Parts: sequence; structure tokens; C-alpha cells
Amino acid sequence: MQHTPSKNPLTLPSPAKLNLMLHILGRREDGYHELQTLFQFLDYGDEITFAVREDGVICLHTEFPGVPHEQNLIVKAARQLQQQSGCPLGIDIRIKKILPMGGGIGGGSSNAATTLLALNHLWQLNWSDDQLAALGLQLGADVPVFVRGHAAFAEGVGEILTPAEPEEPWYLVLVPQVSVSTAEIFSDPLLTRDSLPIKVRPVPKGNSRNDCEAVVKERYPEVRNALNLLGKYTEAKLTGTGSCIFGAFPNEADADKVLHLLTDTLTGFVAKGSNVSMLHRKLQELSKETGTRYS
Ligand SMILES: C[C@](O)(CO)[C@H](O)COP(=O)(O)OP(=O)(O)OC[C@H]1O[C@@H](n2ccc(N)nc2=O)[C@H](O)[C@@H]1O
Ligand SMILES: Nc1ncnc2c1ncn2[C@@H]1O[C@H](COP(=O)(O)OP(=O)(O)OP(=O)(O)O)[C@@H](O)[C@H]1O
Repeated sequence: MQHTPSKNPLTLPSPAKLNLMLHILGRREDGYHELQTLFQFLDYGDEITFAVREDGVICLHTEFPGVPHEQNLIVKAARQLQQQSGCPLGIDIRIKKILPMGGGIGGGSSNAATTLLALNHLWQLNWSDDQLAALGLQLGADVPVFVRGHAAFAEGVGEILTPAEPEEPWYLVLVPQVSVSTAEIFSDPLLTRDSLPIKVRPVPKGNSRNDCEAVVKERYPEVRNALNLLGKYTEAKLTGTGSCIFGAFPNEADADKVLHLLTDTLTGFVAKGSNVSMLHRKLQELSKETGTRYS
């Protein structure tokens, strides 16, 4: 349905993800790694507010310590979409940032995907999810799964996605106070790069290891410590290339109890796992309310 661009700001969630397992199968000529990983979203994340500008300027109003605006994935996503679509409109962007950076929970990639979906709507571009996911992949390997918004088994460098339906427990996520560079972990000579591909779907139980864990534990004592502490209560795993550690619990109260036992020494949060991202649930709600297609 056609309508004039909204002058009202649009606020959308930008959720975190977990890698429930991550196997590294090999390294490609371009240095990127072939993976098999299972993505699930958390009902926990940032909130981004967008307001259309008529003058074509893309302006991020929130400062990110250590990240110049031109390198921010939000600005990069907006600029790429503006250039590739030829859209004359601009955007004012503000973000309430709660996701840790370099935590392996995909904050930057999620911010980029939320930006692509918001601008596709506000600028009335009518791009398909396939087009947005392809643009997203140029920004980062994890962007496409956030664009599509469904839990998925991922292959290739993370861009070949098959929707998945893992259980949706509550998670306790511990956030060690270190930022891990994904590139640094993938370039470590000691990284396991020869896992055998899993051919059975859905992935059989017993394949939940993360091949990055050994290298990250070796380099970051804070991560090792968090794994040991959470491991006293439940199976504790690394997400992505870290630094965050997570464990599953049958309900919120049990996860909260362990969080409180650990908060003397560590920070963390409790959130529900979700197979449909809260961004896409919000977009579906808006579509129903307004009769306009949001995604
Ligand atoms: C490890 C994961 O977090 C799993 O979800 C992701 O695959 C990483 O995704 P991302 O943060 O979006 O990563 P990118 O920004 O695309 O890549 C950062 C760096 O990680 C390395 N990298 C990333 C993904 C991949 N499949 N192989 C790699 O070797 C590359 O050196 C790259 O320069
Ligand atoms: N909008 C953004 N939010 C967070 N980080 C950003 C953003 N834009 C650029 N970055 C840069 O990207 C780096 C990685 O950020 P991100 O939060 O995505 O890490 P991550 O959770 O480890 O992600 P992944 O699991 O996808 O590797 C940051 O250290 C920062 O320099």
C-alpha cells in the first residue's frame, strides 16, 4: 500500500543472538571460514529510533565510544541502502545501546539489520528480504540471519540459512568485561578448523560445542573464569567468538537465582530464547495495526 513517508519516529528492537553450536570446517582462499552454526535470538537487545529527513542526510545522534560514526554498522547500512536504492531521503537515528560490543551476541550485525528493515519501510523502497539479506552480507556474516528474523542453521560463512526450531529455554548470559575481536580469533593458528560437516538435520544432540572456545579461553582468563563459574550450575558455552558465556534453564526464576549467586564477581542478564526475533514480532504487530506491510 502506498503512503507518504511518516514524519513520526519509528522505534524498533535490535535483538541479540546466540550461537547454540559453532563448528569450523575449513578456511576459504579469501581468509573467511566455512562454518556450521545454529543461531537463536534472545528477547533482549538495543532499541533504535528512526525519523525520516527530507534533505538526504544520514545522521546518527548517539555516540559510540571507540567507534567513529562512519565505521558504525548502523551508518554503513543506511549509506549502502541509500546509495544502492538511489533514495533521496535521509534519516535521523538514535539508539539505546545495551548490548556489549565484541560480546559474540551480534549487537553490531543486529543494529545493521534493524536499520535495513526500518529504512526499507520508511523510505518505501519495497526491497525483498533476499535483497536486504544480500546487502547485509556485505556488512557482516551475521547480518542476514537478523534480516530474516528466524532461528536458523547456518552454513557457508554464515549466510546459507535453513530455518530451525530449537527449544526456547531461558538463558543466563554472562558478560565478561573484555571485548573479543572476531578477526583475532579467526586468525589464531591454534584454532580448530577441521570439524567434519554435520549432514543430518536437525543437528543431532551432542554437537553443541563451539570450536572457538579453546582459543578464546586461552587468550582471555576472564572468559575462562566465567565458563568455570556458570559450569557449576549448567552446561556453559561460548557464543560466537565470545566474550559472552551462556547456559540454559527451564524457567526464568532458576536463571535469575544463578545470576544473583554470580553477580558478586560477574555481570550478566537473563533472557528468553526465541525462534522469531522480537524485531520481526514487532514488525508483524505494526503491520496488523496500520494495514501497511513492514517486512
Ligand atoms: C563467528 C560469528 O559470530 C558466528 O555467528 C560470525 O560468523 C562472525 O560474524 P561477523 O561478526 O558478522 O563477522 P564479520 O564482520 O563478517 O567478520 C569479521 C572477521 O571475522 C573473520 N571471519 C568471520 C566470519 C567467518 N565465517 N569467517 C571468518 O574468518 C574474518 O577475519 C572477518 O574479517
Ligand atoms: N552499531 C554497532 N554496534 C556495535 N558494534 C559496532 C557497531 N558498529 C560497528 N561496531 C564495531 O563492531 C565490533 C563488533 O561489534 P559486535 O557488537 O557486533 O560484536 P559481536 O557481538 O562480537 O558480534 P559477532 O557475534 O557478530 O561477531 C565492535 O567492537 C565495534 O568496533
